[in-house]
Amino acid sequence: MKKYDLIIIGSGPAGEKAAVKAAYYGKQVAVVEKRADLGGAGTNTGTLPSKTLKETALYYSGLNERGLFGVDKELERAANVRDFFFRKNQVVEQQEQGIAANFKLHNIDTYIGTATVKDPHTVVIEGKDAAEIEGEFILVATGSYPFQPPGIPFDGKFVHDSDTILNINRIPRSIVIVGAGVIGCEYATIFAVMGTKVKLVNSHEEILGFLDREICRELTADMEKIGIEFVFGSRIEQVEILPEEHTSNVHAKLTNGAPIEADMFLYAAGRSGASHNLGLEALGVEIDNRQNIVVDEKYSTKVPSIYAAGDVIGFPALASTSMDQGRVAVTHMFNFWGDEKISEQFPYGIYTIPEVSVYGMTEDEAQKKKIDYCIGRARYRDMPRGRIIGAKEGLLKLVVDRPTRKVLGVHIFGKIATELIHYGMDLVQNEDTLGRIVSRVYNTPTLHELYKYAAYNALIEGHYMDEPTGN
Ligand SMILES: Cc1cc2nc3c(=O)[nH]c(=O)nc-3n(C[C@H](O)[C@H](O)[C@H](O)COP(=O)(O)OP(=O)(O)OC[C@H]3O[C@@H](n4cnc5c(N)ncnc54)[C@H](O)[C@@H]3O)c2cc1C
Ligand SMILES: NC(=O)c1ccc[n+]([C@@H]2O[C@H](COP(=O)([O-])OP(=O)(O)OC[C@H]3O[C@@H](n4cnc5c(N)ncnc54)[C@H](O)[C@@H]3O)[C@@H](O)[C@H]2O)c1
Repeated sequence: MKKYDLIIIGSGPAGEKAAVKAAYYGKQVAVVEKRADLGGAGTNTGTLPSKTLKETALYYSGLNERGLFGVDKELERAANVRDFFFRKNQVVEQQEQGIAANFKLHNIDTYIGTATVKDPHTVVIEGKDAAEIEGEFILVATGSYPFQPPGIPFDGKFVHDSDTILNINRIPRSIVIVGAGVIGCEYATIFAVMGTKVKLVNSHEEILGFLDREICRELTADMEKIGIEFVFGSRIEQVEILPEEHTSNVHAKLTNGAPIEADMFLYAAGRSGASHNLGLEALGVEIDNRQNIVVDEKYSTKVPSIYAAGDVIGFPALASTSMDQGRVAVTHMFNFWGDEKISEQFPYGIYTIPEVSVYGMTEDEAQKKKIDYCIGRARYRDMPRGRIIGAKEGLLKLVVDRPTRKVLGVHIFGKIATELIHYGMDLVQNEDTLGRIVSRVYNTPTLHELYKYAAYNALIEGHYMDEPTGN
């Protein structure tokens, strides 16, 4: 039986980064992946495909150019479904090749097949590269899968989850999306700018409950502007695929009693941890009622040789945090230097059109915690760079601790928000003050000037002009 220092089950962001880190430090590593392609949801069905489709949708809709020149290019560029998926397929393939090359470079053995854990050190692989292998440690990085409630006839043709939506063979005329979480909102904006009539059904009265409410309102209003219709406070009760003679393909009934019909249906209301059928519970690994593996702060399970990282351990279930969890798990297994824990706060990047990105305290949290705060705002349209790129919408908002003038939170809605946030993240982490932000010279014209003008605005809003000292 072949022996390894570490066997990793799953080649998504958590598995890949853990494998490479362990191998980099000289450990013998094997990665088992049940799909023919490496990369997990991060590469194949989640992060990269949806982000590439967003760029494709922007290109074909001509939305960027519309803001720039007031010209509607939509008709000139009418896309078919092959065009829609062309870039996505290219990017996914390049990423898969990149991961395979990374594994090869680090002498990591890859087994294609489905893994089960036979005992605390043995993994059985069934499928193409069937084998039984032994490891000092096992890292379970099996990710998550779309939650499919009973009673919804998922057929991968008219009724989809976030995996099968990537296999559609035509762009729908209309779509009902259930769940205004990150997946639902991202796909709603992608389809809406591609010209699909979108209805977004959400059980709560608002979208993306963790966002600063003001940012949430701006995003909601903008989504309405591109034609998305919201149905709040309602759930899907029944979904039926209609016979061919109907003009719509899917009929759904809502808990509020209203019937809706559409060409396609996308259910995007949560994901579950892929912890089943691995044989873990029989070995004493604890699994919670949401199918997430329970781990300690070192990512170790109750079985000392078995660790778990990424979506399979639940919140926050992001590619960004999964990668770092994988690295941290490996650090603890082998007592490597550095990466002892992932940072407690992390940014959220929501790739709607336009994007949203946030870091740190929201205004609502500041109120709840009874913090003496003030707000600084700067709008894209008021910045020279914002005017140049034709950004009509967009807001950067700072939440500031009034007595100390330190930035507590940064909330951005607008173009490249997911890039701009990292400077704000540094401001919060370094406990930077308004005085220090305005004293820096920034390139002009840039969107980074939003920070400077939001800080000036906070100085006014916080009535600091009456208190000239401080920084
Ligand atoms: C539509 C969508 C968009 C997203 N967008 C973003 C984003 O913009 N930013 C972000 O940070 N996150 C995003 N995410 C979340 C991100 O994709 C996940 O958090 C991330 O992929 C989790 O990584 P992972 O390694 O834990 O698991 P995964 O990427 O799910 O990989 C797990 C791998 O394990 C394999 N596997 C499972 N069971 C077995 C077994 N028994 N044997 C062998 N192999 C097995 C699977 O085939 C899979 O390849 C998005 C998710 C979705 C669905
Ligand atoms: N940009 C990103 O970082 C990104 C993008 C996509 C996905 N993800 C990851 O994927 C995870 C799953 O995303 P998600 O959007 O599927 O789930 P989610 O949990 O974020 O949101 C689900 C939404 O569906 C609603 N809902 C639940 N059941 C419903 C029902 N029966 N009828 C109507 N509405 C219902 C909820 O109120 C909620 O708003 C996220 O938590 C995130 O970790 C991240």
